[in-house]
Amino acid sequence: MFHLFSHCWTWLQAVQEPVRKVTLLVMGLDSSGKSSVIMDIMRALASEVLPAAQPGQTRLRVNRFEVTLVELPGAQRCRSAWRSHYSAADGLLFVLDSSDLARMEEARKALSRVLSHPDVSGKPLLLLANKQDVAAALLPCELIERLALQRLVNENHSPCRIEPCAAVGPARSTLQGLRWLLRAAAEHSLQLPTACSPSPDPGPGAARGRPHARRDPLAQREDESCSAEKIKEPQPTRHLLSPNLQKVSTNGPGKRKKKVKVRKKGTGQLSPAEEPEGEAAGGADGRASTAGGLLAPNRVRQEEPVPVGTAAPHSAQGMKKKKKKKIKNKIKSQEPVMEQQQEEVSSTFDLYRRAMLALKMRQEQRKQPSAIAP
Ligand SMILES: Nc1nc2c(ncn2[C@@H]2O[C@H](COP(=O)(O)OP(=O)(O)OP(=O)(O)O)[C@@H](O)[C@H]2O)c(=O)[nH]1
Ligand SMILES: [Mg+2]
Repeated sequence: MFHLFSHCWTWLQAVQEPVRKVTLLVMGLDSSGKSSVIMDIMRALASEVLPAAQPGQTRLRVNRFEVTLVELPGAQRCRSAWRSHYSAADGLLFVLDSSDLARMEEARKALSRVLSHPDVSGKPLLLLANKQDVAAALLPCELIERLALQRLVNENHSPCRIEPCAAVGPARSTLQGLRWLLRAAAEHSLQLPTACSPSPDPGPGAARGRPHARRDPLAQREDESCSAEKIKEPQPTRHLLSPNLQKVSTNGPGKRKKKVKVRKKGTGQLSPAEEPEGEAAGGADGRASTAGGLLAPNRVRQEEPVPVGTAAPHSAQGMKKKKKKKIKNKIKSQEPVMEQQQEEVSSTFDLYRRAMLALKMRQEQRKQPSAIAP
């Protein structure tokens, strides 16, 4: 019943949420499959395709997002023009030809240049490991190593997810990645203009890239269903490799353990007392189910605020006092039991004593008449 209500509530929130405009750049080396990936998405979401505003752009409705995909030409001579699009972008979709081993280094350099640009820093990146249908294609875990992706995203603080796909096949994993990218973009910039209000006044504290104050209910719902595992180092055996989710997601209702920091006595250093629990990974088809992944930039660890006017709960003195109190309570609670037991014992003895006395008196009474009688 509770679940039903909570689902209804989430659904209501999602319905009331305004449509958000999101601009995603589709980039990658030439012939990596950018146009093919876009075509694949359009095929899968045929009913959601909107009339394009400009040539080279694709507009779609995906859940509560109005998405504009901007394909940037991948040829070497065109790449310098990419940077003029960065500031308008909410997220990046980098298409990689996973089967083209000869150009892997070129792809790494291109990606590195993109991520190190200040206008890109912190914006989410979906890396589509395309052409997985080709036998020689590298798996995402291999690509992470080849592209030194963990280091790249950590240096540039960009939440990153790698999704294996084949633009010639079903678009399931591509769409899954796209939905993640939209959620991440919404989280990164909660002041995305809505479809109804093209130029809203951001107001104080609403600048792009600021920490997010509100949670997209849609994102929360999807986080609960399709979940992401949070680990720090890439572990190829796991489906999801390492999301940043300090930024991208917030705690689900009672699902994730809170990270608790303990101040080491004397040193003033913080040490994690409890790591957040990993979540099950969302599956994808074919190779995707074994290899898709998320990468995280450095997490910003925050100390749990101690409420003003309350004593520190972890202090040693506090613990001792608590222990003492507990023992006292224990003793207190045992006393009446003891008394009761003693009372029971003494009453039993009393009865026994009385019975003995009665017996004695009877014996004496019997003796007396015999003594009187001759
Ligand atoms: N086998 C296979 N071929 C693919 C896949 N995706 C794209 N291709 C092929 O790769 C070639 C290039 O694809 P495009 O989509 O034109 O590549 P692009 O990245 O848009 O290239 P530019 O626009 O020139 O930068 C085409 O021949 C596609 O058919 C895939 O998943 N598997
Ligand atoms: Mg193209």
